[in-house]
Amino acid sequence: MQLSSDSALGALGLNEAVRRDALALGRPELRLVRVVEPQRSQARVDDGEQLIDATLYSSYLAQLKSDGDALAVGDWAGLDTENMLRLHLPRRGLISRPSKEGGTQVVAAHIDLALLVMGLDGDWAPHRLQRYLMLVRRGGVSPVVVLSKRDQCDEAEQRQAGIQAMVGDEVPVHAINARSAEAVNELRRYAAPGRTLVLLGSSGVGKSTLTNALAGSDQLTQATRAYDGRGRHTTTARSMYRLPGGGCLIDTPGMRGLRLTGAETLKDAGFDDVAVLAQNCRFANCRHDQEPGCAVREAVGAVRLTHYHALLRELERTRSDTLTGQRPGDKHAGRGARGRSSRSR
Ligand SMILES: Nc1nc2c(ncn2[C@@H]2O[C@H](COP(=O)(O)OP(=O)(O)OP(=O)(O)O)[C@@H](O)[C@H]2O)c(=O)[nH]1
Ligand SMILES: [Zn+2]
Repeated sequence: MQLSSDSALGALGLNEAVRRDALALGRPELRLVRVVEPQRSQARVDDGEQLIDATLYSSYLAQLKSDGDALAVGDWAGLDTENMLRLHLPRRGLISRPSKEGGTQVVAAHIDLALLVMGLDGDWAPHRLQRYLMLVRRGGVSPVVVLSKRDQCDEAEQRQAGIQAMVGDEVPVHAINARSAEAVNELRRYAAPGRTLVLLGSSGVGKSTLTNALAGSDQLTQATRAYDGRGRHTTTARSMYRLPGGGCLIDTPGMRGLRLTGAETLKDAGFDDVAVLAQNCRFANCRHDQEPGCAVREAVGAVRLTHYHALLRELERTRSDTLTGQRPGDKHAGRGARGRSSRSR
């Protein structure tokens, strides 16, 4: 494949692994591009120098359809000289979720780091945050927790400490006011050439505000206008923005009713230590509940253990729903989502 200059593609988030995949493919007639706005049979792509409106080649489109797959924002793809997309590269760092048809829908591809945004206001739901953690870890993406609306909460520090205890020390937790300059300075450190960030969180938590601040507002209005010519975003629109420090940021619509697939594990949620500790419980089938001689209850804090049990129940329920053909999590779909179509940005 042909690659435009390293610095141009680095600014788009190209990393060494993808570069190697592209070169290993051969196909000198194709140019490496990144998908910015996918649609059914068309996509807006970036080659590092300009945005191009491309069409999916018919046999490639047919292949995607028969695989129950689709091009996703963040995909690296091969563009021919007629501006036809012929293929996409193997995906690394995936954000995906169960689709209505029972398969998996890729929300964003080639993601290095996910900023999981939760509001310290009415959006507060640590349990939901754990679902997001599992979802991103499952896809091989590193999580960072961002607690927004710090200015709207009197006990921000205690809550931040509680979340830090819940997620463990490897996951950074920030409490910020997304509308302040200081927030941007705190989060800017995660941007780097060759790196792709994604913002995930419910509607209204401040994802657009952060995107705006990190990427610069000019880009936002431009991209919005570019999308359908009337400056309007549809509910399925997802967008990719370049960051001033290099790399790029993907802003996804609030993932309404985020569901588990049942394939997630407690390890994905950062509970690896429980399995290790459990080897020292007196009973081999200890549920770490009321049993005497429970090594887990002894070592794991009460709050974190409550989260552990809640998550375990949800995973079990999801797996049995999946087996009985119910859509997982129907009864427990995400709350508080607003429509995205009415937004203006
Ligand atoms: N006070 C305060 N307001 C905030 C903060 N973050 C966001 N807001 C406000 O909350 C509202 C919603 O913010 P958005 O950035 O549009 O939220 P979003 O996550 O992009 O929402 P969707 O696009 O619907 O997914 C806006 O009026 C923001 O100005 C914050 O940290 N503090
Ligand atoms: Zn136990």
